[in-house]
Amino acid sequence: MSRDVSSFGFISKNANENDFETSSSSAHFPPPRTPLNSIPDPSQYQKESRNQDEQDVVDSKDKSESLRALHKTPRVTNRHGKLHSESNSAQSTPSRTAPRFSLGGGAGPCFTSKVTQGFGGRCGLSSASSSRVPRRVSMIDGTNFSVEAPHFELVEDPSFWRDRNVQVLIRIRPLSTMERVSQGYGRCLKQESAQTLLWLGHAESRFTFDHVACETISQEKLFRVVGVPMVENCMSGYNSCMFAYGQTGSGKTYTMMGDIYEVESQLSEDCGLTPRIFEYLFSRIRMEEESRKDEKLRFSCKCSFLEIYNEQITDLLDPSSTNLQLREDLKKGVYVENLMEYNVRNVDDVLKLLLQGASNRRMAATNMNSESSRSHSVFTCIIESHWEKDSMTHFRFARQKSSGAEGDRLKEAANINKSLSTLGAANETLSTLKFAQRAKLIQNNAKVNEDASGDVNALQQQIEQLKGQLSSLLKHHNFPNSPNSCVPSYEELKIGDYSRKNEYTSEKQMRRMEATLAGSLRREKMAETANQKLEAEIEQMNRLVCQKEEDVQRTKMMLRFREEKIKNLESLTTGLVSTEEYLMEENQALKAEIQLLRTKIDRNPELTRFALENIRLIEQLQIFQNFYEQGEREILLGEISELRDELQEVLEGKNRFSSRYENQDGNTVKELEDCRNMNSKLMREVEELQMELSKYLNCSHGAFDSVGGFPSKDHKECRQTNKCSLVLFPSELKVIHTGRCIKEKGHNKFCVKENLYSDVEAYTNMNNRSI
Ligand SMILES: Nc1ncnc2c1ncn2[C@@H]1O[C@H](COP(=O)(O)OP(=O)(O)OP(=O)(O)O)[C@@H](O)[C@H]1O
Repeated sequence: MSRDVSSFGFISKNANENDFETSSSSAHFPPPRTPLNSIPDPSQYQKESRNQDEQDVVDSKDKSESLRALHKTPRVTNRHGKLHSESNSAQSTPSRTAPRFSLGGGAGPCFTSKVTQGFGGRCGLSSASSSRVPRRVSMIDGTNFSVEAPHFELVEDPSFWRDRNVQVLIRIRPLSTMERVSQGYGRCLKQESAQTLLWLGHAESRFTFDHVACETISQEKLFRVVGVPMVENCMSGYNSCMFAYGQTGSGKTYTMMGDIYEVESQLSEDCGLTPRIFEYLFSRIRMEEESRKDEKLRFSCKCSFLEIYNEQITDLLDPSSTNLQLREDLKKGVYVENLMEYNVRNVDDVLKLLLQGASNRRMAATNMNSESSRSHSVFTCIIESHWEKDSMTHFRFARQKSSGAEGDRLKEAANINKSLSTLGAANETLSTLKFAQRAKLIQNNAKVNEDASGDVNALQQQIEQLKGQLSSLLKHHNFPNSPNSCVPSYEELKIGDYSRKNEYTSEKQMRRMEATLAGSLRREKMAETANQKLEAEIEQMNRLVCQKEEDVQRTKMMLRFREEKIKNLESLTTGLVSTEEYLMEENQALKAEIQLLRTKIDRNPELTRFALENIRLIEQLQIFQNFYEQGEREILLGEISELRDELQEVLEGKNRFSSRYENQDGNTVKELEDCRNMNSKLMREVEELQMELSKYLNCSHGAFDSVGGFPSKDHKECRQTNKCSLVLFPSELKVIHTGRCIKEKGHNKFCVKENLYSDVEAYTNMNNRSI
């Protein structure tokens, strides 16, 4: 039986040559025959019904003639995938002149996913009504030899990527000429539908995936099924990752890259997903920019290309840059330090980078595929867009990754991959399929990367505009400068000139209004900052949740390792494997387990939780500092006293007015009514300011209470002594010292001056009294 399985999403292939005896000695080409390992060969089912003439043609050719013909066979796959040549042996691929490189890494599965960091995706597509097409497509090669392969159409679904699970697509590659020549038509897989596969080994296993792309699915069709939705996903600001996995020679490079040369400014029909994705991406970008000209929408794309080899990261676009380090940043997430990023404006730029990276890539030949590579490579494109709407600048970005896992999962995936490759033995395809199933367990929390930080600018602009309006109002109206001009004089009222009533507003009142307005804008800005902080906190919490989920996944992996161990032990006791084999496998499994445990320690969610608490504490201290040191308190108090004066003036004016003219006509009564309204409005404003103050006061205590459950006893104690507020910090947290810091009873005690509280309280009381 020969290799015939590859996957996009996952790329894998069948058991290797060692598993099944080859038929290189056969006199006739190609001699379909029952495989020696007793696995039923689906092609045999078709053999009976095969046209006798066709058989005759086959039988009449001798092997050497066929081989000669095959070496000349041009690739005839058409863009729509109706016909496929069987030109897929490494030796007979005439169109591939570019240096080969696998975007998919060594061996293993590939995922298509919607990501926040790393993986993600959807799981729903498997239920889509992929047609069970009973059609059979002829596979014709240059020797006129044909064999039928069942064809199952893939269904294009625009909602691909939109779910939380990793989306898995298995691609089965056609048998290569060499495989047919040497091994016949035996396959170890039987595809049952567009989602189901039967592994025909001992014992038969059935697998269901989101998609199973049969051998006759074209590059173009694959692109429409997975590439187009990926681009759309990125355009909406979601991160997306496509990860090709499979054993060597299973078709990862073919799927991800294919023939990456352009012919007359057109991509080759045989080109793989990556060039097609970028071609489509740039056309979408042009379209979007054109249709949203009025919002000044602009996109920018930058690409990087790295390789992981022997657990070391090298920049493929700057190969002198080796052993790069993975870092984690609260804002950026996980990233590779000092990795070069290049701006790209069209598909040509991308192809140049791909070729440059490819030529720098380490190649390691294996017995199976002389051109195969054993390293993992990750090509990343960061797409940023910004536009203006409602005088705010929006900034959106997404990462598009071709193959490989992202960030610290990258390490994890590499280790999983490593552990998979160590399983060795005869069942690589089975292992790959199992790995693909495990990948489905990964859950994501996808979100749009958007930043509307332009809000502050917009508010500042608004303030400037309002100020301008105010000053022009002041200029165009000749307001009287009397101190009590907010209250109309009797003479003025008597004249009955109500049109002048508005002009009673003095410049002073205008200034007050301006101050009040500035105050509310300032408070609004503060509320917005608080909002942003909360959002950041939510984001951090989400990160924590993700870490916990990852932790659970790792625990599940551990359980699987244990299950494998039990199976191995059973095989040992029943004599199915030798002690030596058992020990070797056990050794490898233990290594993988150790790696997993290390990751578990490195990515301990508890550590993150402490770090987050620490950051929160620092922020709260910052609020205190601002309040004390940057004059926030003074500003608030100033506003209160302004308002109090204003109120005082209004009240005085009102009293004068009512005592002198209490028996006057209805106009006076109305005016009094106006004064009352103004009065209550001002009182409301004062109340608001008081609330604002008490919020600050509550915040000063409550904030600390909320951090890590500090003992309320100490807190109470501090309130009683009215000297200082004592806050206990867990000793492992770093304490930021502000104010006076004392050591007591073996704890670090942090002291915040309580003056603020008493000062503000005094002012508030005073204010209440004056009102
Ligand atoms: N779907 C397919 N249709 C036709 N030919 C294919 C297909 N998939 C793979 N091939 C051919 O199979 C051979 C091996 O594929 P490829 O080089 O892509 O494997 P790979 O998984 O990248 O291997 P490695 O990991 O060793 O780099 C190539 O000659 C390729 O042209």
